[in-house]
Amino acid sequence: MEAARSVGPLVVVGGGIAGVTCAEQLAVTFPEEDILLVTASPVIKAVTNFKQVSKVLEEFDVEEQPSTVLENRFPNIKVIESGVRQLKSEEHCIVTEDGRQHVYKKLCLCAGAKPKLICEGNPYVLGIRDTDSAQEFQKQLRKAKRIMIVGNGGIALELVYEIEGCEVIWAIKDKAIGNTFFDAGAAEFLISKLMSEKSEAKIAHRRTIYTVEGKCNIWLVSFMDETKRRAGHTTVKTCRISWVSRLPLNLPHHAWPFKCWVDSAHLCTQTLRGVFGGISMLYLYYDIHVSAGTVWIVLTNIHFVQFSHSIHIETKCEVKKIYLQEEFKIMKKKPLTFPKDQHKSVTVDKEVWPVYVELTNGKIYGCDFLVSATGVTPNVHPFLHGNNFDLGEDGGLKVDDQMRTSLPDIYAAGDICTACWQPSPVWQQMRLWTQARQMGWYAAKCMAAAGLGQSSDMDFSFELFAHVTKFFNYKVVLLGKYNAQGLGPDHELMLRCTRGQEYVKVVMQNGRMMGAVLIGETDLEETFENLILNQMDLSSYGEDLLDPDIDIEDYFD
Ligand SMILES: Cc1cc2nc3c(=O)[nH]c(=O)nc-3n(C[C@H](O)[C@H](O)[C@H](O)COP(=O)(O)OP(=O)(O)OC[C@H]3O[C@@H](n4cnc5c(N)ncnc54)[C@H](O)[C@@H]3O)c2cc1C
Ligand SMILES: NC(=O)C1=CN([C@@H]2O[C@H](COP(=O)(O)OP(=O)(O)OC[C@H]3O[C@@H](n4cnc5c(N)ncnc54)[C@H](OP(=O)(O)O)[C@@H]3O)[C@@H](O)[C@H]2O)C=CC1
Repeated sequence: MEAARSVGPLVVVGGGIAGVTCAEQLAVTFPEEDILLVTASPVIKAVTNFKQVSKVLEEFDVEEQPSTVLENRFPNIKVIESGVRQLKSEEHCIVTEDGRQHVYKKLCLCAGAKPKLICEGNPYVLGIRDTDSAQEFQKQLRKAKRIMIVGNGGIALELVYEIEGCEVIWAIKDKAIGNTFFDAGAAEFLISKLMSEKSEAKIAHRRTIYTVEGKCNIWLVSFMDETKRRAGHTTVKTCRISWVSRLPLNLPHHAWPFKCWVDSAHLCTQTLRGVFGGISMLYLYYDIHVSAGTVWIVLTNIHFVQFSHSIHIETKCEVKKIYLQEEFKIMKKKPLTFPKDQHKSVTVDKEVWPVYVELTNGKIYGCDFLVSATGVTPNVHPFLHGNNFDLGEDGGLKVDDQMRTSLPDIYAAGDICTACWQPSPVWQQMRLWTQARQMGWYAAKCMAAAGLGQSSDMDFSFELFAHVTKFFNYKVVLLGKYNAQGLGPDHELMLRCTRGQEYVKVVMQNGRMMGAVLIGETDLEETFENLILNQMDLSSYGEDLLDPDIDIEDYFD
């Protein structure tokens, strides 16, 4: 059936940053038209606190909101909370999970991407993508004593820094951390921060993390009156470690401790950090709030589970095999298939773990679960199945400089698409919030122009790759070809680094600045952005460019 291309509303699929920005922009451009936003999730993602930091650099927060907030702000946007089950591109319509068909005049696909897991379908391998998966991860983490993180990009960098109270084995393919954002120099700068805060293998003997396990026999030492004490039972409301000692403190002479069984739920979330080298028993004193009032001192002689390292990094390896506990027990009984040297990390580990991971470097680690932070893959299946889209090498919908896919009247933006136009020499696609916003906005502009039979000039934001974020609590700014991507061997690097404070790297080619990595409060982003954009010949400035005693901004005014 031939489609009636001038009828039907403008339809956007996906309630993420790209889809919402696109719908908003369409709603503003066409206030008289209905804009349909069809999304599989019950909330939409909105850009808030938007700040244009410089010409191209932008900062904003991403907030999940009920779709009604968007509909209230833009009365001509109607949100349909139902996933698209099928696209019938020849008929210019989509079919949603609720069975309804929606005809479109023009369609913009912004269905994002999904985690590319190292092992699909394994319940012990988690990916983090959205609120639901993040909540599932947090739920599992609360119970976990050791997890493994696989991958070396943005998610892994964030997780290893944020996770507390749980041992982390971080398995990376590369020699240095954070390969998608950093070179080895920047990684070195960052790792000292990570290790100083998290304790590494080297200092693990000095700094140890303990966690309380199981039921604990807690002796309440109180000054409650005799009658209450004789009653001998009480309900513990909250319980916090307030004091730690290697030896029992002298208890008040008249104290008459009574037993109170606190189940592990009260304690399992408590993690104790400190320098307690070489001992196996500590005395913990708790502030306990009980139903009968506040008991102010408590001695426990509890058992500890000792975490010897909070973070351990395994470099240059990948996951070879994942064994469930039962499979692992069987395998362990076959020593011939399990060489002795490979046994090492397991035999010293007395714990029984739900899952065991064999790495390609031969080591095997038991853990509670794995996080596969191994990138994303554009979300083109299964709902686009049966349509003949041209796909990019990374599996995304190919889009041209007008954000058009290979099928008529269908546009795409954000993580789902692969930019296939001739890019500026200092821009590359990365699946980030900023690019999702910029693409969503630009796609709407292109859809509007196409309606008038025109084309749009490429938006300025695609002139220069610019990303500002935070890793390990440092501000991180990446500009242009920050890792000399695709520049060939004739580029040079200039570095300036003050340990614990800042790391500045610029990438130069033929005297021109092509990219930069700025970690810390360097205040250089605007100047460097200009230098990359205007491609000024900087040969005569040599290393003065990074001289901290020269005010670089004045230099180029
Ligand atoms: C854990 C994590 C942390 C991140 N942190 C950062 C960060 O700090 N900074 C940064 O720049 N980037 C970050 N990113 C990347 C960033 O989230 C993405 O690049 C960005 O969200 C992509 O936006 P999008 O709109 O293209 O897709 P998404 O935000 O994924 O939205 C896709 C939308 O499409 C909907 N959808 C999917 N399938 C269908 C269907 N069949 N029918 C209807 N609707 C559908 C979904 O429900 C969703 O609403 C992070 C990513 C992850 C996973
Ligand atoms: N603050 C920020 O800016 C953040 C941005 N993000 C973005 O969210 C998206 C998802 O993040 P993330 O999942 O970390 O993806 P990334 O693409 O950032 O990183 C994926 C990492 O996993 C590695 N990898 C891929 N396959 C395997 C494998 N089989 N075994 C071991 N390692 C593997 C990759 O190595 P290789 O590169 O060699 O393939 C890479 O180091 C990305 O677009 C990311 O940029 C996420 C969090 C924070």
